[in-house]
Amino acid sequence: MATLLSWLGRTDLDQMKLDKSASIATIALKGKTLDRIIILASTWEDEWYDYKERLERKLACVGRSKTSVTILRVRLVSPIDYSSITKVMQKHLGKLSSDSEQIYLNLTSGTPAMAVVSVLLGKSIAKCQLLQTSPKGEIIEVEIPVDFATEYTKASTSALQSLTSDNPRLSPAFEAITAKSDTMRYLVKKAQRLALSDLPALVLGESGSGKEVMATAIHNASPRSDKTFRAVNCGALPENLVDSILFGHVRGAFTGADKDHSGLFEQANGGTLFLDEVGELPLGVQVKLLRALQQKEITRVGDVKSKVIDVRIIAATHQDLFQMTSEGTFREDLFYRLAVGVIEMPPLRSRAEDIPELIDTLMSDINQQAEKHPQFDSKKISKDAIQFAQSYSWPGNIRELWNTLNRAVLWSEANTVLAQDLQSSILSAGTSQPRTNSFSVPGDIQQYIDNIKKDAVNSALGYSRRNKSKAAEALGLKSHQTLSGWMTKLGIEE
Ligand SMILES: Nc1ncnc2c1ncn2[C@@H]1O[C@H](COP(=O)(O)OP(=O)(O)OP(=O)(O)O)[C@@H](O)[C@H]1O
Repeated sequence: MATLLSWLGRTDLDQMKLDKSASIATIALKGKTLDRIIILASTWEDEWYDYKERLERKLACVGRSKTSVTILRVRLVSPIDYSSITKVMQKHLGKLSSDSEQIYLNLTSGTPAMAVVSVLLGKSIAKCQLLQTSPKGEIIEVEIPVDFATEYTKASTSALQSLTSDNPRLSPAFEAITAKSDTMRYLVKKAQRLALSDLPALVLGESGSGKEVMATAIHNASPRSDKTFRAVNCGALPENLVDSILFGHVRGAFTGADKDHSGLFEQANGGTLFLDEVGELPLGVQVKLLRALQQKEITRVGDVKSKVIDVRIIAATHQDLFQMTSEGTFREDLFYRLAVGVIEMPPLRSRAEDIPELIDTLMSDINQQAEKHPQFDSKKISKDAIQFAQSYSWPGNIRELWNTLNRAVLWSEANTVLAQDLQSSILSAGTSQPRTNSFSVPGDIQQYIDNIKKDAVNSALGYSRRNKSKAAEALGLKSHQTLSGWMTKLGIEE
């Protein structure tokens, strides 16, 4: 008896509805004749019946009506939960091993976690052949020239060596990340392992917690480090151009498209594409992104041909993607594609141990920049300022710390930044004003705020010798354009 065992993939269902063959149907119709097809599925139950019926009809059309098709409901903690996937597969492979002469295992349908477990379990069964299909409908017999038992022994020996040594070998790429606290040390080790795996990565964390820095380190520590790293903030993409920016366009695709243009996927081919604020992508673009990840192909806007691409995706967000999938604003299938290796950046307030070293690094950067300005002396920071920084909650995380230090260095009159300099440089509501029983502002509140803004902008422009980018940075503004907007409103000459 020849059996095909496969997970059910979203693409299998979608393509079947279009009367096309995705992976399972390709193997069933074009591969060796099968006695039975067993499909494991945990979601999309309302679509199973239709899928099975259509597949049986197609089998009959090619003279394979004897092939039986069964869709088995299985329970998983989630489609990326290795433990429950392994249990389900062990159970079914165990049964099939006793009554099949040949087992085919499909690696293309389902999540990457399902493929990984299939490889690990399938490799140990002699009569099991691993299969995958290409977007062009080819069936590929997968050979993995590795003896896992030998490799495991080698790997565990080196892992043991690295665990027992005081300084486990870490890629220099992670030196940019301050990791004194246990939480960060563990996270960096996890990130290093993820970097080597080439799997998609999802970096979660509050704004300013260092997600982009981590994504860059993962790329630099990965086998793709010598290839392109492209980063894009999905939240800043104009909705009508998202498609074109990500996937490119051909000349004439829309008004203003006067020449062919490659998108970020093509530009990052062979390397890594960092999708910052991925939760901001419109649903229509999410579908295209999912297709690009599943089929490893993209189509430029207005083109009829698709292009094969090899891009590692690292996505990041400060949003709760789980919540968004349940609200229907983020596609669940895309979430599971992206969330293969998840790294959660802790907020700065939960790693006070790292703050002294971080301040050290940031102060060196600030002093180095200030060296270029002859009237500016290099500054130190006092112990009580560091203690204050360790006790403050930093809602804007490392970015807020950086901006606050910049302001404190700018305003402090002495050569050492004191706790009160730091405290009065924090812009968050309610922290810089001492609490008193009565409170009043001189005159009109708006005028009062504008005067404070005007003072700050003028001082920053003076300090930066009217370099607007530098002044904006010192003020903690997003860009020099934001500063220009402020200057116009406040009546400050350019
Ligand atoms: N370990 C670090 N050492 C020094 N600076 C850091 C470190 N991590 C982050 N930073 C700095 O903090 C700022 C914020 O970092 P980053 O842009 O990576 O955060 P983010 O989480 O991606 O923010 P957002 O969600 O707003 O995009 C940057 O200026 C970055 O250079």
